[in-house]
Amino acid sequence: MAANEPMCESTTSNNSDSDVDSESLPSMPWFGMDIGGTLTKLVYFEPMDVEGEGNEEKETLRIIRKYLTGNVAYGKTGIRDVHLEMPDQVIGGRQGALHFIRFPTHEMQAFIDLAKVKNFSSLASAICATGGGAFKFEKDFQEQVNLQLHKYDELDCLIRGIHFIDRHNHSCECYYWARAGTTDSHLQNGHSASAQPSATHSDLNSPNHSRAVNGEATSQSGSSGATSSQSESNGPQHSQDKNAGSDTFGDGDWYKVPFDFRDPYPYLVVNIGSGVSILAVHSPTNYKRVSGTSLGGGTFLGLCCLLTGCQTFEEAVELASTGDNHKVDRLVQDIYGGDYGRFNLKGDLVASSFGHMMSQQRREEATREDLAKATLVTITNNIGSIARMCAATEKIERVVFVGNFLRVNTISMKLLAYAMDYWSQGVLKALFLEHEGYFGAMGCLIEYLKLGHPS
Ligand SMILES: Nc1ncnc2c1ncn2[C@@H]1O[C@H](COP(=O)(O)OP(=O)(O)OP(=O)(O)O)[C@@H](O)[C@H]1O
Ligand SMILES: CC(C)(CO)[C@@H](O)C(=O)NCCC(=O)O
Repeated sequence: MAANEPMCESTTSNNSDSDVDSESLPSMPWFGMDIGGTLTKLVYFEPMDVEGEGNEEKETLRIIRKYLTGNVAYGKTGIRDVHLEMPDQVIGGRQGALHFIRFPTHEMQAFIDLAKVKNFSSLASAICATGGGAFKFEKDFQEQVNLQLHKYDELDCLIRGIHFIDRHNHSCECYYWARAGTTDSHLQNGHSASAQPSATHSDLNSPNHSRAVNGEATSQSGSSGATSSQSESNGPQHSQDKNAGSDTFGDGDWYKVPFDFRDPYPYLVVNIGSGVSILAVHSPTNYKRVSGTSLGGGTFLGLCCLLTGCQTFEEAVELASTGDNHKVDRLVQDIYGGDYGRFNLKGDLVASSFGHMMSQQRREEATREDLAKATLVTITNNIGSIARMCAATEKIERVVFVGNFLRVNTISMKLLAYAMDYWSQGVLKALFLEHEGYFGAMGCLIEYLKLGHPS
């Protein structure tokens, strides 16, 4: 780490959470559950201070603990993201570790069956949940396992979870992507101007006109800019190794730089799940949902499955990592024969996403990889474009991208980083968080503990 880069320290002394009253805690087990449109996320607090209690730990509790922490996979589709585990936490005076688990929401019936088998309702009469599924599945939990769902708002939970995890993560939670050879790598908190991306880059669209964050410029019609590279090697091979220092994207090595998120306000959160919600956050308790789009992670996966026959998100990203979207998208130069000089639209800007696909010959030539890449670039750039407009409207410079769409998806992160920086002339800063899709579940757990004895 360079000398001028920040050390990220957890800011809560002893890593305890002051919001949680240790006098009135609900009984274990402590879960936070975010039942999203595509994925259900579970955060589980494993108590590490039960040794002293010896046999007092209930048998059922022990079984649940052993099952969750002794496995990394559950059934066919449940996964514990071991690389995200947060050890050595103190919450409400209890010492333990936070575990992060996910499974597809369409497997909810299997989860309910498991809760039945593990005799969950003998421990608690309620569990807390957020996300749309907290409402959708409420009756199923009640009727089938006699468990009441305590429901919390997904966006309240998201914000609370972001701040909790950022404060409690011993390593740095927040980071941005920088490219070698730019002055960008030393930026902190987005207050200084950053490097201009190369205007001659052949793979990343980089027209010279700008859309400054606090003042619209130009007649540009809304593209986010980057078209992405054919030569990047930033595919899903980093699934468990998101800290892998540098990989190539276009003409430079990109690497992750820690960002001090202790005083982030105001900032924008772009939560890319099945759909996308965009929030402007002014303080831990003052935020509003400023926009959203239905063209999100679910759209990428759905379209990719349709176009390539792939079966999973991982496969879709893998395909995209070796594809070339220029075989699918129509560029300005395909229409103008070069730049559209009057408005400074460079020739290698995407003029029309999927525009080549009206030609039968082009359709026959496009590979599954090209189609996956074009789908990823289309969805990512559209989200980037909407995020920039929101940032301009809200006069906000820091844009934090979260949600599981970014899982094992460094292509999109770098596209967003590039587009935010370039199109705002270095004013906007794209930030990312290690726990990507788990903030809602984390916030839900904290809300639950704050309530004391809810059941
Ligand atoms: N293993 C996976 N299976 C399915 N989708 C995945 C997977 N990993 C990443 N994704 C991506 O993450 C998206 C879901 O993200 P996330 O879990 O944040 O949202 P969600 O809570 O399910 O959706 P919403 O908030 O809109 O209800 C998917 O649409 C897909 O693009
Ligand atoms: C419906 C939610 C909030 C569920 O998380 C999310 O998928 C979303 O924000 N979708 C986009 C809806 C829209 O603003 O068009």
